[in-house]
Amino acid sequence: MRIAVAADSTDGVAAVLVDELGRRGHEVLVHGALAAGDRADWAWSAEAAARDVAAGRADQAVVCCWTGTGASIAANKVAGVRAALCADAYTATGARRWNDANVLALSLRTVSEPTLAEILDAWFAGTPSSDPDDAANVAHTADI
Ligand SMILES: O=C(CO)[C@H](O)[C@H](O)COP(=O)(O)O
Repeated sequence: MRIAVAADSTDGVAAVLVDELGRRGHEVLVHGALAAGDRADWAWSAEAAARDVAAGRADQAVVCCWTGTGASIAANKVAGVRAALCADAYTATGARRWNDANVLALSLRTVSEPTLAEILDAWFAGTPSSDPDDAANVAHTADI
């Protein structure tokens, strides 16, 4: 898959995230501090990755900041994006299954390397539910 990755700093698991995605065979498009150096603004960097998904330049994105919260808020403002802030594998599985999430938001600072690997395993193993109720909920989020 082609994955857009944005981070506002190179703290924590930023470098490991990019390496891990490449190791898993994904093509990685980097934004923010991953492209421009040590620091970037979280709203702009997450927006850039989210817009890659919305425009079809990327299949999915991973957006990061220290907490993951700002990056998830920014990404979710882009039409067609469903960003999920995940701190564990269960949430990542649910985000793909029940929310058809197409952007993974992560904290650079609170997610450990082992937990990051678990989250990525769950995220990429996940597929959207075929339950019509789930599809209706997801569709409604575009109309809110
Ligand atoms: O977690 C974040 C936003 O949710 C940011 O990473 C944190 O606020 C630091 O950003 P800055 O260095 O621009 O103040």
